[in-house]
Amino acid sequence: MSNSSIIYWFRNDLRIHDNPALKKALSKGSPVIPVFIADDIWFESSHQELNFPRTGRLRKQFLAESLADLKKTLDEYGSTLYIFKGDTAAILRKLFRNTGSSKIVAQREIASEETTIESRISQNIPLELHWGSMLYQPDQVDFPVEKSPFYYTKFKNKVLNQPFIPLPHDTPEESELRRLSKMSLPSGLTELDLNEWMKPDKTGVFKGGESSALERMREYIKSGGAAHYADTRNQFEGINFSSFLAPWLANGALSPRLLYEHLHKEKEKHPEYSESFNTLTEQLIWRDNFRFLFLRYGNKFFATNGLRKPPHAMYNDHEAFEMWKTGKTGHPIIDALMHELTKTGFMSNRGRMLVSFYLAKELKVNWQWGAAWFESLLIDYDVYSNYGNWAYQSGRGTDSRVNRKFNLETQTKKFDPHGSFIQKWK
Ligand SMILES: Cc1cc2nc3c(=O)[nH]c(=O)nc-3n(C[C@H](O)[C@H](O)[C@H](O)COP(=O)(O)OP(=O)(O)OC[C@H]3O[C@@H](n4cnc5c(N)ncnc54)[C@H](O)[C@@H]3O)c2cc1C
Repeated sequence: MSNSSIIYWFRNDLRIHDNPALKKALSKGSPVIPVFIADDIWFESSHQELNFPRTGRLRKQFLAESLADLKKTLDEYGSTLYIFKGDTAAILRKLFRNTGSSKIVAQREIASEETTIESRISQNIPLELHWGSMLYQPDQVDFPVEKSPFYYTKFKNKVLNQPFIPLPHDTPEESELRRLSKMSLPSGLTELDLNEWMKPDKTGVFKGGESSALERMREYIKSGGAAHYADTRNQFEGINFSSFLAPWLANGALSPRLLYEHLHKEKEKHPEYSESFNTLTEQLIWRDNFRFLFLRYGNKFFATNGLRKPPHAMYNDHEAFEMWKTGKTGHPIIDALMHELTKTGFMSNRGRMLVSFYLAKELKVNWQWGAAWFESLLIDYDVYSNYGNWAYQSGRGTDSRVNRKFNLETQTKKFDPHGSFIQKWK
């Protein structure tokens, strides 16, 4: 046991429950100082040619709520959450020196921006990283990442055949949480005031934070929503047609393994609804699938051609992009969906499939611009799921039918038969 402290760097793991990296940090017997840093790059302009920020207002607010909730929990344990904005590596270096800490511990990430920051830190500071955002972690499965299947169905079959069930087992004990501690702020560093990001005129429907995540998960299962998921998941409207848990899963306020455990238990109680519980679990496997694909293909997900030879050319057509972005295409369903996104920071999965298909395959506009707009607005923005799905829908990812198309009229009749969704968001 050492007396020097450890810095715990919260990233997309804004929770206490089932948090493998936090559990490891706390198990070492040292005082642990919890820190979060909103990196400057998150607030840059999205793309050289696009004039909107990478992190839009609703995303900022959801993040602020998530951090406020975590801070409240940590305060209850006699500690707090130190929240900064700036250059992550530089801030962590300064904190490390000032606190005389022995190491920094954090959750491992995969995309290049995140791993570049990790490399900068680890150049001169011991940085210990642990997997924590997936159901099936790369160090647990019995196949190497480079052999991870390209197509989803093969990946799903492979992970479902693993000789373990991905249950949560990394929640820190009460006594361990008492090791969370405080520090005196070094000069030259200013904490971020979360109130700056909290807007009273919020139109988004979700509140960030672990407490709301757990509440929503229990409520969704209790109300029978999860039991009927297979029948309702393609709808556009309502509060229980899908779980709406993505925003909390994305910033780690909810562990996918905890959700899995709850669904698993419910399935044992109600085997008659197995299809729904299995289908919902499979969505979490999609989520893992994109993370494994990022491990295998890395920056190809950010390249113009994505992972494969593209089915057709695309254009940097500002006018068409603006029409799509602002919901002025003249297609009622596309326009309604885009208005919903701007107002709430959320859109159903079916909706996302339609608008991404329309931008990339009908308007033939640069799919990366669409992904950038989603990045700015979606409160559940997750680099792996966003770029993975955009590549898929634009025929540049892992869809086996790269020329797949949707008929917007048929889709509207099927999923908005009474036109109520279009009416609501027109
Ligand atoms: C173009 C496009 C962009 C997308 N961008 C994102 C994104 O940035 N962040 C994000 O979390 N999801 C993204 N998705 C996936 C999906 O649309 C959302 O996860 C889902 O709509 C969120 O609603 P829910 O929580 O009710 O999902 P549910 O249907 O209840 O599913 C449960 C969970 O499974 C995961 N999931 C579901 N579908 C997918 C999928 N296709 N890919 C990966 N994970 C999935 C999510 O974590 C979700 O919360 C995108 C889909 C498309 C087509």
